[in-house]
Amino acid sequence: MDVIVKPASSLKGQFGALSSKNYTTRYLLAAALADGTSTIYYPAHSEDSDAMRRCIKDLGAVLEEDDEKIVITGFGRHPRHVSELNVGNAGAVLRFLMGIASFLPDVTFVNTYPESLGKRPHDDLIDALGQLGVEVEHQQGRLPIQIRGGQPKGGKIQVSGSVSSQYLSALLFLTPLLEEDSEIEVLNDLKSKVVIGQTLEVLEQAGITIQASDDYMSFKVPGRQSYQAQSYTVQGDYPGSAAILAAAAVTQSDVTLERLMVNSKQGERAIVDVLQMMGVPLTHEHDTVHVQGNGKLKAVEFDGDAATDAVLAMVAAAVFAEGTSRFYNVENLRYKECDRITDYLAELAKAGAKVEERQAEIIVHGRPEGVEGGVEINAHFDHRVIMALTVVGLRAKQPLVIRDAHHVAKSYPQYFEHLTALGANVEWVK
Ligand SMILES: O=C(O)C1=C[C@@H](OP(=O)(O)O)[C@@H](O)[C@H](O)C1
Ligand SMILES: C=C(OP(=O)(O)O)C(=O)O
Repeated sequence: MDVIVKPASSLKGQFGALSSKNYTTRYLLAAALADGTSTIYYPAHSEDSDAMRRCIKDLGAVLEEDDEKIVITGFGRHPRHVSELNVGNAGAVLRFLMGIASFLPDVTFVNTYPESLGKRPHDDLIDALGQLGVEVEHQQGRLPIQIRGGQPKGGKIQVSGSVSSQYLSALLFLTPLLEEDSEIEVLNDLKSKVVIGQTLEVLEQAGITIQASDDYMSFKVPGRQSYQAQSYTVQGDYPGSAAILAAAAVTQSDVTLERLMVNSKQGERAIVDVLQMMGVPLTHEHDTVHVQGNGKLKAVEFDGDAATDAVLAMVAAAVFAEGTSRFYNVENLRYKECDRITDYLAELAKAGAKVEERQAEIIVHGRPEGVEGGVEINAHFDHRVIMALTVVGLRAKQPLVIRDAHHVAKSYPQYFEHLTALGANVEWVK
């Protein structure tokens, strides 16, 4: 399905942010790894969170869900011996479950998105699992991946963090359940470091003890621990909301988003600070962000690694800023649903934006006068490209057609509905 995004004169309205994808996938997994019955209030509903629901069910968790909550009886350290798991296009779900698959004798993660997740590398996690004696067959580090686990014992593990933090998160979920204590050392750099804070927060809530160094480069994990059954409440999602806030920033607007925790551990909460640095009139109080956009923005320089999943939305806002913006330290955007530097900038340029790429940087020469639009955008299977190009379309002179925009459902199925409720003119076409 394609979407036509027409220029918007103004956006106005108020609603609650969608529920966090990253917390939902983590709470679902922590609940599945507990022996008793956990309750998760306000879980996210999206393709990625549904992928985690589906897989933990396949692995033996029992799920009961109503409008408000999901009640999960876990399988503890004894997942059912399945032969196949399908994570859809969800990178985090795949990596976290590759860790848990260490308990299974023989399971294959299938390749259902060869053009997206099928291209993403998992070598560093495969290598770390190998150190635990887990056998992994793979296609040059990519899906399909077959894991022959058994009884990994724990011990010393080294993992590179230079491509993704998800490999480390996978080990942090797995190692507390092993027979022996583990010591995890992160090699090279650790990208998306702030996300590890979310993993540790959830593990602590689940009653797991982990000793982490201040820089998150080394961890001591006692073995033989159990996940406690708990009651969890999912907070609002900053990465998805970043696109709504960027849309409000580039238009005349009066937009209020609730459920965005002021003291959240989500790095993408930096969207609020970055828009403020760009001169966008907004307030953030009592977990509510209120934007009164006037369409005027100034350029910004920002270390994008602090807010990985909001960078594309920030870049979309910078397209209309006065001056040249620079988003640096973002190389790992190349290993996402698409290459979020080369592929994303190609689509922005098509729409009329003036952008340049470096290996680890995005440079935007702002065009406060607006961009031409009037072209077809390739979504590259990437929900965040779709959301960001929509922001650009709202201030283009001619409509943008975003092909295969249904992939927005990976994280934010109601995105276009929410924008329409704010007064945007978007139309689905087959
Ligand atoms: O752990 C997680 O839930 C995620 C970690 C980040 O990935 P990287 O660590 O690969 O940057 C983020 O981009 C992704 O959307 C979700
Ligand atoms: C990159 C993302 O997710 P994942 O890595 O889990 O596929 C994302 O949500 O932007």
